[in-house]
Amino acid sequence: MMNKGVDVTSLRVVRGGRLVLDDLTFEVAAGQVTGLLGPSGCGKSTLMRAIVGVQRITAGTVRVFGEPAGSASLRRRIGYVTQAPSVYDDLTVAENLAFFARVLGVGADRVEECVRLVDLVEQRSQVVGRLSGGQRSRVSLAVAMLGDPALIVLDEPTVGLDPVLRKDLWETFHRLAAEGAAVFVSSHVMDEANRCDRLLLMRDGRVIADDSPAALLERTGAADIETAFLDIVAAAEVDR
Ligand SMILES: Nc1ncnc2c1ncn2[C@@H]1O[C@H](COP(=O)(O)OP(=O)(O)OP(=O)(O)O)[C@@H](O)[C@H]1O
Repeated sequence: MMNKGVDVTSLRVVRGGRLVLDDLTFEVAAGQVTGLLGPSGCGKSTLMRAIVGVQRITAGTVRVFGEPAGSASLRRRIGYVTQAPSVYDDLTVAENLAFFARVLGVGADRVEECVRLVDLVEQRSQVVGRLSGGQRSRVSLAVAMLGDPALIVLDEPTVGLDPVLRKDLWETFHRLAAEGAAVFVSSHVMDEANRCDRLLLMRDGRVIADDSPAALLERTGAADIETAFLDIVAAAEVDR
């Protein structure tokens, strides 16, 4: 049986009077990297907010490891990285991590582990404000990893990164999944789809496909995920 990390049933979210998530039902498994792909504005960030428990939901349920999303008991078990870097520019890499480690009540040894995890050992004493965009993103990722989370939610973590760094980060996500974490990553870059074990394709607040990349390609007969996505969108329009 699939080991469930996240279980979403009939989720609807209205923001500013507009239906942003429309009747979503899916699961995110532990031990896998699940990609959330879809065009800008389709509702990816809103869905991630609902999973980490910071989004008011209109209807349906979101459970994480069997608990309602947002439960206090889940706080330490979830690592969430938003699109905006949430670290202090005037502190060094190590000082940032030490600060958040104190907030979480985790030890100094974990700080060093997380610095190594995101490959910032050489930069550990540099002020974050003087790092590159990609290095700064990795500091946020390291902060999210401090509590050794069982669910890692990453909102477009590879935006603005060069191809080498992107590859490194995806390898990190797979290493974390291999250690048992449920890794949920959003992207609007379709060529990142092949790096996921499973894909949720979203459009206009709906999940239009939920499958492995290989199964999606086989089902549509498309040569790449972008074409498969367009085929699925076209088929959904015909069904309407
Ligand atoms: N605070 C808000 N009030 C009202 N509508 C909002 C609010 N925040 C987002 N929306 C709307 O909800 C929809 C989904 O936004 P969301 O940020 O979830 O999309 P996204 O897929 O993450 O986009 P992107 O890839 O550009 O980050 C958009 O149409 C957006 O305009």
